[in-house]
Amino acid sequence: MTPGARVEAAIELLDGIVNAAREGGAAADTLIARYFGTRRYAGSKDRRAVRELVYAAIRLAGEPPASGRAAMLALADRDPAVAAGFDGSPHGPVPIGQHEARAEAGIAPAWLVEALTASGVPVAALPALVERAPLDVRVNSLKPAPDLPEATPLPAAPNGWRLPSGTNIETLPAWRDGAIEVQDEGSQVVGLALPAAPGDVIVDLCAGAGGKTLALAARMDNRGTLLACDTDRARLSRLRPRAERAGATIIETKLLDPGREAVALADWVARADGVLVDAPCSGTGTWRRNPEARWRLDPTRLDRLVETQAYVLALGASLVRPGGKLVYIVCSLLDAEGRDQVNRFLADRPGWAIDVLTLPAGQVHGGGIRLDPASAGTDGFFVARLIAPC
Ligand SMILES: C[S@@+](CC[C@H](N)C(=O)[O-])C[C@H]1O[C@@H](n2cnc3c(N)ncnc32)[C@H](O)[C@@H]1O
Repeated sequence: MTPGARVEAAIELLDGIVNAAREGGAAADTLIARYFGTRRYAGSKDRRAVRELVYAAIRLAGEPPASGRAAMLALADRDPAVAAGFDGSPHGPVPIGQHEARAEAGIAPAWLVEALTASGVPVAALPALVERAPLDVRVNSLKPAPDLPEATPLPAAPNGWRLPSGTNIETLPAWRDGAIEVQDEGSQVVGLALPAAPGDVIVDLCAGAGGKTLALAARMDNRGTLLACDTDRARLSRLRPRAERAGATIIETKLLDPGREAVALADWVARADGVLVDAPCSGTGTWRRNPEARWRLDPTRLDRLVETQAYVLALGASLVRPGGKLVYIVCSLLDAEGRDQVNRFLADRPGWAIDVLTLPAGQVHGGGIRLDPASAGTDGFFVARLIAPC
């Protein structure tokens, strides 16, 4: 592909990504994969170059841009090589007009920047929210120690390593053998908030594809009971092959029917030593990986998420045995989803208390700990541990 054709491809992709963000369509990564699935003429270098352009333009625009072209023009203003791609060639975009509108550079939509700063995120810490994330892995202690000559140890995660960015992880023997799992350092650290020892009964209520479930199985040394639940069939179904690869044998999965979760979990009430509620959230802490997610959120959607979080937290609490632990995690820095959610839970439930946490990264925030990309160098998280009345 010529430089112009790459820029044109990025513009087309960005148009699709902006629309998908507006209409609740697929994620940017999915749209990029689909786009190249039907364009076999694009080689791997072209794909990588177009992808880089798309993500650079997404990271740059805080508000959803009016069009893909407006987003790329904003990038062209900062990068002469991109500007040169507007060359009017047969497959390239038409040359830049004199007064064409550009997307505005920024961190996030104004209402979100306001909500983040109101949640105590310093303005100087905001740019780190949309920087590129590193490639972190967790070494799986259920497998023999892998050979990772190019990796460096992560400061805060005991089994965590950082691989050179651009590593094609799926080609590594260590990945194929299940000796490593991709997991952000912050995700590894917040997972440690839930005590998990061999023989325990643990429920991972919002397990998704099992990132934290697999870490729990390893800490339990494959001994005890580990129930992984989710309402999303597709996500939960990805856990089984991952568990097989990782040699995690104690995981039982349960697909929940939204609104009827308590029926499926009736046998588990007040049984668990520990329950993990890694709740669905706005993902403001993971914009490094999904920067277009900040274009998808609006105050109504955030309110709905806050309601769902209160619901799953209550559901999780019902499963904890007397004196057991409930860990609440969100990959968000917004207090509505983190600190305030936990405060509301405690206000409504006399007898429950904060179980003070110490973790290898993060800062005390309300009754929990918050990790933010600027100071922890991880994805952003809020985590709190609660203890059930005896
Ligand atoms: C933050 S993700 C979980 C990520 C996962 N724990 C990991 O470490 O990879 C939140 C999950 O909550 C699930 N969820 C949403 N509503 C739920 C509910 N009512 N009960 C259980 N899970 C729910 C979503 O489908 C999603 O997979």
